[in-house]
Amino acid sequence: MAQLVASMPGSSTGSVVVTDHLNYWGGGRREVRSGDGAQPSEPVFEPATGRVLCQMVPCGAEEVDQAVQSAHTAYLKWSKMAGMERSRIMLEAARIIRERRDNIAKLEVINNGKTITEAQCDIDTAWQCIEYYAGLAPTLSGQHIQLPGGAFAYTRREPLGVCAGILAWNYPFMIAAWKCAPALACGNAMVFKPSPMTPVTGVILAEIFQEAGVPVGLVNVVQGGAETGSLLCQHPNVAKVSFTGSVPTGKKVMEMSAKTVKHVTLELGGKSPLLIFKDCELENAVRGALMANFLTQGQVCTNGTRVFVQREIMPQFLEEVVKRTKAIVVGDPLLADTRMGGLISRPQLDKVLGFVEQAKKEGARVLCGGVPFTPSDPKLKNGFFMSPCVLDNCRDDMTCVKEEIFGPVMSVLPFDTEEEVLQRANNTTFGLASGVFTRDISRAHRVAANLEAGTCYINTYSMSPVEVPFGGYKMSGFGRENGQATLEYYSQLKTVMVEMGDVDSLF
Ligand SMILES: NC(=O)c1ccc[n+]([C@@H]2O[C@H](COP(=O)([O-])OP(=O)(O)OC[C@H]3O[C@@H](n4cnc5c(N)ncnc54)[C@H](O)[C@@H]3O)[C@@H](O)[C@H]2O)c1
Ligand SMILES: C[N+](C)(C)CCCC=O
Repeated sequence: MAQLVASMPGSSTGSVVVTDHLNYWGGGRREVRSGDGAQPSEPVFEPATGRVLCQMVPCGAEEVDQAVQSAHTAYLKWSKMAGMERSRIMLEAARIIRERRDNIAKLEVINNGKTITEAQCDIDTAWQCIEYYAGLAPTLSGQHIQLPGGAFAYTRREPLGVCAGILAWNYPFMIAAWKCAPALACGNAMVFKPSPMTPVTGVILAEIFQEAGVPVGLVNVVQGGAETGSLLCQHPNVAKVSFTGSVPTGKKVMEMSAKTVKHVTLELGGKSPLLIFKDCELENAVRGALMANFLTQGQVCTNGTRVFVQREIMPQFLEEVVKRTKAIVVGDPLLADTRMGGLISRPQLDKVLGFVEQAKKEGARVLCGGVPFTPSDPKLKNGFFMSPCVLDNCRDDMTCVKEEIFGPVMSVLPFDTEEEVLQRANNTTFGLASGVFTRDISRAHRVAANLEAGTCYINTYSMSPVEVPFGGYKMSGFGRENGQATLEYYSQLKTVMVEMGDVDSLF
């Protein structure tokens, strides 16, 4: 894989084949046994061309166990190191990622379908996250509590042990870094499982940590789908599962993890509201709405796909948003000018197009897009492309407004008053993100306080700096990624009680 990353510069869409093993534990890539009783390998597609990029070979119980054992052995060394020592190694990992950023980004594009511009931002976010937690590693500390008679107690912030990460396919490298960085900073080891659709770049992260100097086997990658994920959730030596994915799978992860009382973080789906008031700066609101809907082909958990627009400005808003949506360049994601690549898979594309059809049946009007798109370049003719879609005439009870579509489909809804729109915006079981555009500073903060979501964007949308906690309310999950808050989710407090005098015994 290191060789593949090094040989990336000249590669173009349709030209890369990945033949390296993608499972990784004990400090090296591993060949997974196939045949009797083993799960079959699965083809992995390049979304821009629809061709097979590689085979994903899933891990079974034996391999998951080896990865967990490897992580545990390394954990015994890593957890004893001083925060400063861990920090130094993590900073080196961040440096290596920065150095190889463009080639890792290219591989991400080829496997995921997002544009190179976005993938480069993702890889930057990954090294920034590792750098940020490297900075926090030496700051982990406890408390000293004075007690009567000279007795005292102190607390130690200790790691959990082996943590498992189960990942979605929309930000493969970045989300792996979001889980590894705080876990490692706190002294834990990691075994993570990428999505079976995006197995390619996660292993590079594990290799880089190894190269940077972590104890052999500290970061491990097991490939696979539901079965491999279940094995991680049920493994007795896994202390925590950090899961990113859909609500239904998140519930299963929580249930399985409960059997051995594991710590759980759930980063789940959303159907986030974006509230655009008539006193907004319209140009920025339109930009915000586009950012809230069309990054990564609309396959973003935080997307503000319910766009509530105050009735008085609806005509101007729609005119501008449709004009700009039509201008989005869909095509070869490795080209710098492309702004939208292919969706992750043919079934995902069909599902998203199905949502558009359903919306039409329920009375929505398609203002633009919502149909399969074939770029002029012949090598892209089998890619999973569609034109970005804006739906008007939407009502709160429509499927497109209630369900997470996870594709480039914006539903626009009119509203009249602040009170009304807040009630409608909160009328969902999700609570991942939200946004408000207004020039009224009091309204902005009042609305932010009243929206039931883990994040509220004021006069912006979509960015997620690593210093800032990220996570959901309601059925969008619990626990946090990024920010100082996440240290709490990858560590536990030990209380040490010290008596300086005689033991006061009742017996
Ligand atoms: N909140 C966030 O940070 C965030 C980020 C990205 C994506 N998401 C959400 O993820 C979803 C899209 O991703 P997806 O399609 O990969 O989700 P998914 O739930 O289908 O799969 C997520 C991961 O879980 C694994 N998995 C599936 N069944 C499992 C089981 N029974 N036990 C253990 N693991 C299992 C999958 O192999 C994959 O690695 C969307 O709902 C999106 O909103 C959330
Ligand atoms: C960086 N974003 C755009 C907030 C995406 C976070 C990961 C969710 O899918």
